[in-house]
Amino acid sequence: MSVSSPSRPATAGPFIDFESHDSCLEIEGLSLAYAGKAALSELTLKVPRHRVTAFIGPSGCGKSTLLRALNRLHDLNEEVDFSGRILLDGQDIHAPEVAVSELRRRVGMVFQMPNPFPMSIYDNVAFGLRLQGGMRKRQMDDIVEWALSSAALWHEVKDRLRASAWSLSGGQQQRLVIARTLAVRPEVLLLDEPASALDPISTLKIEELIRNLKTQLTLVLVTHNMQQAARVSDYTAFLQEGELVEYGATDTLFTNPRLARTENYITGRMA
Ligand SMILES: Nc1ncnc2c1ncn2[C@@H]1O[C@H](COP(=O)(O)OP(=O)(O)OP(=O)(O)O)[C@@H](O)[C@H]1O
Repeated sequence: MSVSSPSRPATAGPFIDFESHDSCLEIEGLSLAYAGKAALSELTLKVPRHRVTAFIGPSGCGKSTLLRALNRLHDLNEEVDFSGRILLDGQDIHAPEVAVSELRRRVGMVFQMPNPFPMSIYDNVAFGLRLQGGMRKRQMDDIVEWALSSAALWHEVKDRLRASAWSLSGGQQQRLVIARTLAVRPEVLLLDEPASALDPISTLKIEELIRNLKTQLTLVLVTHNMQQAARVSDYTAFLQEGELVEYGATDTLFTNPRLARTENYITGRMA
């Protein structure tokens, strides 16, 4: 396949046929700048429900900035200016009636470094439930078991729920953080390089978990690892210098990209 193939257009819009898809998140004309320096430019894309969507692209292209925007993590940064809209189930996440705490319950986020709280395994998972209040011990026990099972960790920890979360391995800690996020029943799970600090076996467990979780919720994954994007995602968005270059079904984007820029990136011709 030639990079300079004349059949490739120079630019493209976002390109999934959504008629057959129900979208969970809609990003419309999103631009974002840090202290006047553009990080995202006029991004428009829809994130399909109950699918895994990966954001890929070179370092600094804006993947994490975009992910953080989806649960308003930029709110407290006074240097951030943005325009455009992000809709969750059709509602603007910046609308005055939207409480940030409720948005972050509905849109959970897991970061690169596992960050369990300095408390027991059980208490980590129960943390958000206790904040919500009004739950009986028995019901909480059931949800903790369900969340740990959903995160593929229950069988490894069921006999030591009172042990410190920090006694777990890095991979187990990351699955615990996912369980903690799942316990409050989010609709969307944002994952920012969730396996990049883990060993290969733990990485495979996280990838299997991601694939399994899409029956329960919508997942958005930022990854530097293109093989990982190809293994776990249904759709892939390729970003470059804050722009959405190409977006489509993962199989197609990796085997038959529409644009030479995408092909250069996925074939390693451009770092
Ligand atoms: N808090 C911040 N303040 C100022 N500039 C920032 C901030 N966070 C990110 N940037 C800048 O915004 C641009 C996009 O960064 P971002 O972290 O979103 O990219 P990325 O694609 O996730 O990169 P990487 O793959 O290296 O994590 C970069 O130029 C970065 O330096």
